[in-house]
Amino acid sequence: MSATRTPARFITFEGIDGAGKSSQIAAACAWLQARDIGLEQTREPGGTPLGEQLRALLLHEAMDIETEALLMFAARREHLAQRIAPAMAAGRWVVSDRFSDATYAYQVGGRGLDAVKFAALEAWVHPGFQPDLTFLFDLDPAIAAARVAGTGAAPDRFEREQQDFFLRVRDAYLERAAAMPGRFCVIDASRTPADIAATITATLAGRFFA
Ligand SMILES: Nc1ncnc2c1ncn2[C@@H]1O[C@H](COP(=O)(O)OP(=O)(O)OP(=O)(O)O)[C@@H](O)[C@H]1O
Ligand SMILES: Cc1cn([C@H]2C[C@H](O)[C@@H](COP(=O)(O)O)O2)c(=O)[nH]c1=O
Repeated sequence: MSATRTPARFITFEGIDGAGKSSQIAAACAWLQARDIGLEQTREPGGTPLGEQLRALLLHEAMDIETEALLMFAARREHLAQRIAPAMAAGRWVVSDRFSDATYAYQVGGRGLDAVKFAALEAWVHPGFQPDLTFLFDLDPAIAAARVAGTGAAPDRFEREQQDFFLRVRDAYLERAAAMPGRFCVIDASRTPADIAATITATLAGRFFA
């Protein structure tokens, strides 16, 4: 079947910092583009000029937990309005490095934001809209921290968090995946990059191009 007849899809990549999702996104996008689909690769927080300005604040400025959650959703609203919705309306697929599952994992799980407030923001900002497929890179935080340290880059405000924070974030991600098993593909991110890439392409092929 021609991939151009497949409706536009929204695919997200999630996981704790250092789990390896960014390394896999380019390869997944290249694989999808070889199926002759129009595609946009983007990220959160970010993806628009305003969203990138909010990202700089979020990653580097200390702030109240609820301010942090509200700014994540403000950036997301802009991302949806300016980028995701127009692309999908034009038939283009969108692949995003993170979306609202990250707010559930980091702000609710990691920071202790009230889950009811998260649900209200999610229902306000994207009512009835969720990714078609989410790859969750699941990894022991100790291994992820070693990977982040190995990059040699200066850690941002989230990457400087301790292991117990990332244990809570990981648990929240797994809880969300268990609640929506049809949407999530949980990946054992301790495997080799080649093995992970093979799982991703097999999942994309089975889900959208069978
Ligand atoms: N499967 C893997 N095995 C070993 N090392 C890996 C693997 N995947 C990625 N790495 C390495 O781990 C580091 C972090 O990878 P990457 O930037 O892809 O993670 P990330 O999940 O996108 O993190 P962040 O959310 O902080 O950007 C990089 O140095 C990368 O080369
Ligand atoms: C969307 C979103 C992101 N975060 C955190 C998670 C990461 O630590 C950074 C983004 O950095 P990345 O290297 O590009 O993954 O932001 C968050 O806490 N809540 C969110 O909703």
